[in-house]
Amino acid sequence: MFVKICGITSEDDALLAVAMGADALGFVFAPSSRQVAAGHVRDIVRRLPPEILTLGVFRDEAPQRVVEQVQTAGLGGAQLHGHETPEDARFVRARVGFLVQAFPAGADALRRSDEWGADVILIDSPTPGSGQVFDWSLAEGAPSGRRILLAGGLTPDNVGDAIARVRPWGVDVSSGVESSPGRKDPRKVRAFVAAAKAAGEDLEHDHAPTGALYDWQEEGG
Ligand SMILES: O=C(O)c1ccccc1N[C@@H]1O[C@H](COP(=O)(O)O)[C@@H](O)[C@H]1O
Repeated sequence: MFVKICGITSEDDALLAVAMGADALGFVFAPSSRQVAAGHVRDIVRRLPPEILTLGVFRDEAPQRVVEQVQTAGLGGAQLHGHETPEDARFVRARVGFLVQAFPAGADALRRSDEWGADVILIDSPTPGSGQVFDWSLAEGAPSGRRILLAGGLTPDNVGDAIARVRPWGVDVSSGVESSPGRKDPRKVRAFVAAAKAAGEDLEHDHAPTGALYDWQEEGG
């Protein structure tokens, strides 16, 4: 189970999340209480192991500006979290090398998400970064055979149920592992990563493969 910890604002929190087993870190460039500047992110990213995927999170930003910010910060890719068109997404993907495209759960566009050409499809609540949980049955609209990242109000207490229900490729969290906006709580980060990884192992031992995770694995992902 791939685990992304989002809304990182400090080197301490970045290193903490990595030490706890996170696979990816997100840095929010969109207006937010967690917003960070490219220069600050660059200083953090330099200290991280190269295998950690680092993503800049944007919302309705001009595609060329997304590319500039990702490159300035030395990030591994972009996460687009607004109303980007497939053309915007493909422009960014071609220039930054890795793209996560977010869709609100239940949105019609989710069924057409292949058009955005993203490496990973993120399913989130309609208000990103709010800690709001959505009805997980709405995630069923996602295309099969794709890497699905699930977000939206996940916490150490509910991430296991969410994984069992949605069967995603990975999970993404911000609010649910914070002590205050923009500050991570070490105990929550540890508990979240452990619960997500344990639930992922349970999925692997489950002999009734039906979800997107299994579709992707069967295709050799
Ligand atoms: O975290 C933010 O402030 C944010 C702002 C704008 C776009 C996306 C943002 N975060 C993304 O929201 C989800 C998780 O939210 P939460 O766990 O419910 O707080 C995740 O995809 C973040 O990358």
